[in-house]
Amino acid sequence: MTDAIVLDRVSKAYDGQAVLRETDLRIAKGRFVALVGGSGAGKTTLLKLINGLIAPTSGRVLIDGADIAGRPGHALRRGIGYAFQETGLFPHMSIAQNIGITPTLLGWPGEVIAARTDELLDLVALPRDIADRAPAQLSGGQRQRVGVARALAARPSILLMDEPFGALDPVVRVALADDVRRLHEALGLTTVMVTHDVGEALLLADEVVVMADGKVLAQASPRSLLAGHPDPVVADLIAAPKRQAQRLAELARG
Ligand SMILES: Nc1ncnc2c1ncn2[C@@H]1O[C@H](COP(=O)(O)OP(=O)(O)OP(=O)(O)O)[C@@H](O)[C@H]1O
Repeated sequence: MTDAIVLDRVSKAYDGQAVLRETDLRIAKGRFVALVGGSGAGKTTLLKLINGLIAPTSGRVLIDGADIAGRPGHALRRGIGYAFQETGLFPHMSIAQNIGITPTLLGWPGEVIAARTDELLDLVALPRDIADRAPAQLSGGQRQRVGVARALAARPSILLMDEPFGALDPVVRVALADDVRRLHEALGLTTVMVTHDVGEALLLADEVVVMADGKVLAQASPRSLLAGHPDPVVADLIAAPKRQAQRLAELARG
């Protein structure tokens, strides 16, 4: 089967400064992939290369087997939803307008957009009556749900999420993470999620991609990463949540 996303020796430099170095990555259709790594590792850059917001300095990005170079950005992004860090909701637009922004740009009729907005609010477990509110009138967790609804509005097959649960309290965070995983299954998505929380990545994803200094150091299942990894940076990253899980298990046993 064709991979949903392929990076073929992709490099990216800003002003001659390398941010991604000859990166290879393959993500199979239907996978839920978590992307982890320290600050500045190149995670957000990698997401933006996948949906064509930025172009590689060298190398190729393939979506469903086709090189995206030269493809119009808006056509590409129709099939790739993107939920931003800090949600990126427009503060002066209502929740409904925020969710309907891509369908509006695509020229969908008003009544179709309204029906889709209701459907999306149901999907992300938000009450329909918040549609007329402004983003500032919602809680942080609700705003993140709106960000996910907006990313899914035009029925993409790929969902990219950049720290979608950042700055949320742990209870809200776990509930939202579970809902996103459920949506991933129900909609048959290929999902790539950037997170700083390695424990969350291990619990949620089918595969974890570990990045450092513009390189992919590891791409493996949570189980195999927990069993150990030869790269010391990867092993260190996994060690902390693993130790915490062991302590919690000991505590629970009493
Ligand atoms: N538009 C830009 N111009 C110049 N440098 C940039 C630009 N965007 C990103 N960078 C640099 O590229 C490097 C990687 O940034 P990127 O945002 O991809 O990292 P990240 O892994 O997502 O980090 P974080 O976890 O802090 O969000 C950083 O050193 C950053 O300063």
